Amino acid sequence: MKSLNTKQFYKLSPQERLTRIQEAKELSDDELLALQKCGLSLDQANRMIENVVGTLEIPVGIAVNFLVNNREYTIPMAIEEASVVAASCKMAKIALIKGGFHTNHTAPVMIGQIQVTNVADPFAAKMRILQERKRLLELANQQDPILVGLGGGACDLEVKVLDTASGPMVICHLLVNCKDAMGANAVNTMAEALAPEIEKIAKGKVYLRIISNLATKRMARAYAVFDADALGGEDVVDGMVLAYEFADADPYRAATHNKGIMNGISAVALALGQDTRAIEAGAHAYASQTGRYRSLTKWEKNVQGDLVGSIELPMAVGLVGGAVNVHPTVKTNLKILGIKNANQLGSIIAAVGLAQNAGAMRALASEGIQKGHMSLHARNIAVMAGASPEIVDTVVEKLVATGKVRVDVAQQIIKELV
Ligand SMILES: CC(C)(COP(=O)([O-])OP(=O)([O-])OC[C@H]1O[C@@H](n2cnc3c(N)ncnc32)[C@H](O)[C@@H]1OP(=O)([O-])[O-])[C@@H](O)C(=O)NCCC(=O)NCCSC(=O)C[C@@](C)(O)CC(=O)[O-]
Ligand SMILES: NC(=O)C1=CN([C@@H]2O[C@H](COP(=O)(O)OP(=O)(O)OC[C@H]3O[C@@H](n4cnc5c(N)ncnc54)[C@H](OP(=O)(O)O)[C@@H]3O)[C@@H](O)[C@H]2O)C=CC1
Repeated sequence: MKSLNTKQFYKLSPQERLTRIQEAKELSDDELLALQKCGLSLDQANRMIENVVGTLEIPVGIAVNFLVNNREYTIPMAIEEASVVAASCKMAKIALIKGGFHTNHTAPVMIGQIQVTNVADPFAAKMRILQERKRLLELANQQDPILVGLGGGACDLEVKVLDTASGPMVICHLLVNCKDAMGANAVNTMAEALAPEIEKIAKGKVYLRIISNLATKRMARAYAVFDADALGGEDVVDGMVLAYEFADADPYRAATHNKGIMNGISAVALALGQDTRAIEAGAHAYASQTGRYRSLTKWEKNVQGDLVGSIELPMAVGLVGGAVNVHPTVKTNLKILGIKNANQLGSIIAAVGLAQNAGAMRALASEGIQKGHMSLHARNIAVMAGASPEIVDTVVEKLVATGKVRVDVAQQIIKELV
C-alpha cells in the first residue's frame, strides 16, 4: 500500500482528499461511496438497533502526520466539533520532530463481575470459590470454544469481600482474554454461566453478572516528546506543565482537560465503530482511581527542555463484534487506518488522545483556545446565520477578522454583502 500524500492536506477539497485516500489505501468505489454517502442503509440500521427510523451522519475527518511506533498512520475521526482534527494533526506534526508516538498495551483482558449476596461467611466463601478456580475457569471456557480456539478465554478468577450499605458482598472478578473482541457479550455469557455454581459454593444469592467497564486489565499506553521550539518555546512548555498540574489537582479543571482528551479518543472510537460509552466510562472511572478525579495524561519536561506527555487508560475495543463488521463506513475507515488487531487500535486511540490534549493545552497556555477553535467554528456560525454557499467563505473571512465569531455579527456581515 502506498503512503498517503498529506502535503497541504487540509487545503484540498474533500473530493481531492478522497482521491488521494482512494489511491493510497486502494479503496474500491463502493468503499469510497460508504464514506461519501452514509454507508448504512435503513435495512442495515434496522438490524442493529430497535425502532429504527433513520441514521445520523457525522463528519469524518482524517488525522495526518501520525507516526506511531515508527509507522505512519492516517486516522479517521468522526466528530461534530470544529478544530479537533486540526489540533490532532498539528500536534502529531510537532511530535514527528522527536520520533512520533510510542505505544504499548497489556493483554486484552476484560473483567466480568459476579455479585454474591446473603453470604453468612463471606471470607470463607471467598476461599471456597478460589479453591474451585480451575473448575470454574473450565466451565467459563466451555461457553466460548471459538474464543478459546483463538488463544483467548477465561484466564483467572479474583474474589473480594466488599463492604456495602447492605452488608458484605462477595464479588468475583472473572478475567477473560477477549483477543480481538471488545468482549462484553463473551464475558457476560461466561459470568451468567458461572453464577449458579458460584451460588452453590458461596451459599449465597447471585444478582448481577456483568462486564466491568473499568477495564484495568486491558490498558493502552502512549507517550511522545514534543519539541519545545515547535511548541513556542520554554514559556509555552512551562505553561503546559502548569496546565497539567492544575488539572491533576482540581476536578473542575480535570473534567475539561479530560474532555479534551476524549475529543480525540471518542472521535477515533466512533469512526471505527467502537462502543464509545464503554471507553468513556472506563476512562473517567480510571481518572478517579486514586480517590480524586485527575488528569488522564501526565506531562513533564525532559533534560533538553522538551515536553514529554504520556497517557495510560483502560481500552475496551474490538475488531470483531459490535458495529465493526456491520457498518460499511466503519469498514472503509478500518481499511484507511490499516491495523491488524484490537490492541493496535487501542494504542492508536491512546496516541490521538495524547495529541489532542497537547493541542488544547498548547493553545490554552499561549494564544488561548478561541483563536484557533473559533476561527474554524466560524464556518458553522456563518451557516447558522444564513450564509449561502456562494458567500460563506467571504462571511467566514470577515467574521474571523472582526475577532467576534457570533451569529449576530455574521448576520450583519451577510446583510452588508447581499
Ligand atoms: C486549530 C489549530 C490547529 C490551528 O493552528 P495553526 O497554528 O494555524 O496551525 P499551523 O499553521 O501551525 O499548522 C500545523 C499543522 O496543523 C494542521 N492544521 C492547521 N490548520 C488546520 C486546519 N484548518 N485543518 C486541518 N489541519 C490543520 C496541519 O496538519 C498543519 O500542518 P501542514 O499541513 O501545514 O503541514 C490550533 O489553533 C489548535 O491546535 N488549537 C486548539 C484546538 C483544540 O484544541 N480544539 C479542541 C476543541 S476545544 C475543547 O473542546 C477542549 C478544551 C480546549 O476545552 C480542552 C481543555 O480545556 O483542555
Ligand atoms: N457494559 C458494556 O460495555 C456492555 C457492552 N455491550 C456490547 O457488547 C458488544 C461487544 O461484545 P463482544 O463480546 O465483543 O461481541 P461479539 O459477541 O459480537 O463478538 C465476540 C465473539 O466473536 C468471536 N470471535 C471471532 N473472532 C474473534 C477474535 N479474533 N477475537 C475475539 N473473538 C472473536 C468469539 O466467539 P463466538 O463467535 O463464539 O461468539 C467472541 O466471543 C458491543 O456491541 C457492546 O456495545 C453489551 C453489554 C454490556
